[in-house]
Amino acid sequence: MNVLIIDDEKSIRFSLKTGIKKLKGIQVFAAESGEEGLDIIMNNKIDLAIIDIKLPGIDGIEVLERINRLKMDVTVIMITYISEVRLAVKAMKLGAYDYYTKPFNIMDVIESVENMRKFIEKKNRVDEGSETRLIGESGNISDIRRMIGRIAEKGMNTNIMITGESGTGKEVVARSIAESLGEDRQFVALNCAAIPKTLQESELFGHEKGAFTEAKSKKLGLMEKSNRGILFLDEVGDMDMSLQKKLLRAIQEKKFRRLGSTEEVEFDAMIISATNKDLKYEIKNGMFREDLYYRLNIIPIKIEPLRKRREDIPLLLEHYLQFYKSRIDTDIEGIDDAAMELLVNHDWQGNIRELRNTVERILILSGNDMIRTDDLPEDVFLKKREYANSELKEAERDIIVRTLKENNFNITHASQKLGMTRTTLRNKMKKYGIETE
Ligand SMILES: Nc1ncnc2c1ncn2[C@@H]1O[C@H](COP(=O)(O)OP(=O)(O)OP(=O)(O)O)[C@@H](O)[C@H]1O
Repeated sequence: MNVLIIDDEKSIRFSLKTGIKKLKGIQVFAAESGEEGLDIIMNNKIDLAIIDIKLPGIDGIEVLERINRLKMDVTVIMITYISEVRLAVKAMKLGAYDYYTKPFNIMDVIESVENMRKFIEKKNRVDEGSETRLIGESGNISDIRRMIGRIAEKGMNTNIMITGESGTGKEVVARSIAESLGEDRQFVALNCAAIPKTLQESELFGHEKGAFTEAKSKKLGLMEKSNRGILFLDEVGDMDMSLQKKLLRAIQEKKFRRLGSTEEVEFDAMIISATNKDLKYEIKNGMFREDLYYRLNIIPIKIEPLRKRREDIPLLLEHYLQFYKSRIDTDIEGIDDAAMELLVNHDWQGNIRELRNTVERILILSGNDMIRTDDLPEDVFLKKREYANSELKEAERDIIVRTLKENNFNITHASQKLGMTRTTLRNKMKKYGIETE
């Protein structure tokens, strides 16, 4: 398992790195800024990232948002001061798994990383197999489904632009369109946010041997590979401006040249682009070409955030419950009414990605036979809590008492579930006056 620590405080990086390295089979990477951390994430298979919320340059929340956008499967734990707990809660809503408050006990962190390893190993096994089915019966999803049907019926070779917040299912919609058009259509995807701007051009257009220093051999670009198929430009708002110009020309002229080549290659593909940016705003700010926007946006598809189509929430919960039940050894059969009410009323800022992660996490961690309110991530679902120090303590006490009860006051089991050492748990029990029964 690969762990990345992003913290600008050298002493924290050092103590975490030294501590975690002691665990067998774990490789530790460290970065002092968000930018450096993201670079490591893009070039290595990072399983767990421990990220300080306050960082110079882009902060921890933004790093998490970018990890989401890049669709990197990284489990994230935030580090925060008690005074910044509100930010930690925001991070949890964006899909962070947990947070540590400073100052923390390094032994607790190491033990929790060991527990995380088990969680991640299970999760990696579970995540095999992708899902493209578009779930939902809301007006918005039904309209989208109808539109996909019409596109398939006419076999249209038009360009489609899908917009919606992060995690709303833009890629799912793109793949559904591709599926509805039949299997003989190639589906080729470029995630513009995942590829450095300098490499986007050769990814898209391909190159001849020797076109630039690193071009050791000829390479076909994604445009060529998608010919007569579908080119999916994910996060198109992150495309380099000069590349936008080249792409526009290729679309208009239906041909292009590989880098370093004089030969013209035909280009005839449906382009589906997706973005969570407001491209009209980007156009106003000179970050996106208006002419390209109109070329790509022939058929606009807008996916509403989940909080605006709450009727889809129970369907999605049921879908992911069944999806994970077939992959995880769990006793959970359903969701009780109180938990369902909280889940339906939650604002799901991370949209379906957050919902899916929440279900997966509960099924891995819960020993209940139904999903109950106490299975839901505390900080996300317990409303109106003031994160003042005293209330945080009260919440911690509640969690400890509940976990102890669930584990028949077995200190070893309860401490494992809580992700803390037995000694820490005993100390906390003493501090809060919790008696063993
Ligand atoms: N309608 C849906 N039915 C079933 N699963 C969905 C649906 N929409 C999204 N998902 C699931 O939610 C997760 C996020 O979806 P997807 O990657 O398509 O979102 P996105 O809008 O492209 O996000 P981003 O902007 O961050 O790239 C995926 O795991 C996907 O399978």
